Amino acid sequence: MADTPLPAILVVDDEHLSVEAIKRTLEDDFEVFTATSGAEALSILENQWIQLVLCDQRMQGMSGLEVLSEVRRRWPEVLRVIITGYTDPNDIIDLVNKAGIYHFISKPWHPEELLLVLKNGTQLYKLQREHDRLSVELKLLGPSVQNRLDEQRRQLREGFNFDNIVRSPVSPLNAACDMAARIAGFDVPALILGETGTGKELIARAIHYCSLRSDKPFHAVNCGAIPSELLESELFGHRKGAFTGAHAHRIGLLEQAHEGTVFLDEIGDIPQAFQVKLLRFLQEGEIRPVGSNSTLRVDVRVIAATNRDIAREAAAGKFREDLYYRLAISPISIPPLRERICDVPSLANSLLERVTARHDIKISGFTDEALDRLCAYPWPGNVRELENQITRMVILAEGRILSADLIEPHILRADGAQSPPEPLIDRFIGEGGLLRDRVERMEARIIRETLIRNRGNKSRAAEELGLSRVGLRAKLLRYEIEEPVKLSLISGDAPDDDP
Ligand SMILES: Nc1ncnc2c1ncn2[C@@H]1O[C@H](COP(=O)(O)OP(=O)(O)OP(=O)(O)O)[C@@H](O)[C@H]1O
Repeated sequence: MADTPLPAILVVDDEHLSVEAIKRTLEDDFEVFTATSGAEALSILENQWIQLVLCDQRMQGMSGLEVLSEVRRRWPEVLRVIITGYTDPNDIIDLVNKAGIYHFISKPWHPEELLLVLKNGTQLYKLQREHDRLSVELKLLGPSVQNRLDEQRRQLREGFNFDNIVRSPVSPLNAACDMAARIAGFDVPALILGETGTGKELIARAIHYCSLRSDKPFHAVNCGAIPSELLESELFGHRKGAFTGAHAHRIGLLEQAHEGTVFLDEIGDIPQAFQVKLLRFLQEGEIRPVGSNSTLRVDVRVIAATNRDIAREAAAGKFREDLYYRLAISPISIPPLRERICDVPSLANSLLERVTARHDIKISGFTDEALDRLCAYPWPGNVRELENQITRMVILAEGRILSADLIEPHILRADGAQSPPEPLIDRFIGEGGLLRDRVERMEARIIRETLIRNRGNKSRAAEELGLSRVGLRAKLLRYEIEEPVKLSLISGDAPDDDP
């Protein structure tokens, strides 16, 4: 293996004997170049990679200071040391500073001193070069790392906005999304209510990525899945030795999410003692890590979610009322999927895209019968259950279209007529107003649903409703019904594209 090259040093003195004496002192530790004039020194510097110049101050022709000034001008990275006849440091310090000289050595010089100064000098040279290299690398790397981060954030923002929450134009979920989008702009806690799998976390992320905190971290914690004794340390952190097993300090999730958002799922499951601490954090913005005597200010927005009737639990004293009111400034209720079966076709197609992309499989859509069957089931596990069902169908599929026989038997057995009535319809009928207005609302509702069922195909919807296409079109205009998502594009049917 090649030896590491010795640092290269240039010794400049017009007295030949002095140059030789210095050379002998240094040659074990340095690669020594010598020059007996300023001009010779500069020409060596032009051709050799020198790290340090050691120059006598008093020389014929160019003085030592003049040589070192020129070196500084042309090779600023080269370290410069001067040997001077001055014995009083006060005489030389000013000169040295002005000329940017690294060190001076008084005559008569001592070999140990000379070696020490020059070794330190080359060490400094190495560190400075390393620093320069890292600075350049950082400059080159900086923008690309920054761009990558920006790109990731942009993708996250785009992936988690309200447009990507799949729902039909008439979905009751729209009201929840509208409320969530409004809340996103206000830096207040949020509470999301809904059964498991309805999309609470999806909404929480959309709130975060549509808020002013979108560039900062988002952390989700499932409070129900963490043993109560660990929850405090998970959120607030702990100090080393705070409890058995706390071998090191731990930064809690709230501190990690500083300036961002923490999503506390299953908030209804947290023990009462911890509810008090969470309330204190919401009131004062301070946390006290377990085992610490001091508090820490953190700026975090809390979005909580639960599938429990937390309002009732608060009223019954099972959940702290003060904490409930802190969180429930404007609760967002996500309806279960059985109350928005109109979302099932769009969700099924969107989830199919997600599943096929994840597994890199090509499947173009569902048969009409399969979609009808999926719409007839009440989905107690909500969107998550639908996603699982679609994954299963994709795994079992042999062709490019998913047919009804791939659906699990208990779902096939479900009869749409037996599933609970859509409360939305009740609401339309039950709302007050003149009979004419109520009938019109009902008519608009039926037209929307028929269009969705027929995946945007107006000819088929008109036929099913016993209307002409012109008649249907007039009603769409009258009730300002927007074009539903053209799901038929995905399932392979031709969409109705009349003008
Ligand atoms: N409207 C929707 N559009 C697209 N995907 C959805 C929608 N609703 C839910 N999902 C998907 O369904 C799955 C479950 O959603 P999410 O985890 O947000 O539900 P959750 O209510 O938080 O569930 P849990 O209470 O069990 O934690 C996720 O994969 C999510 O992306």
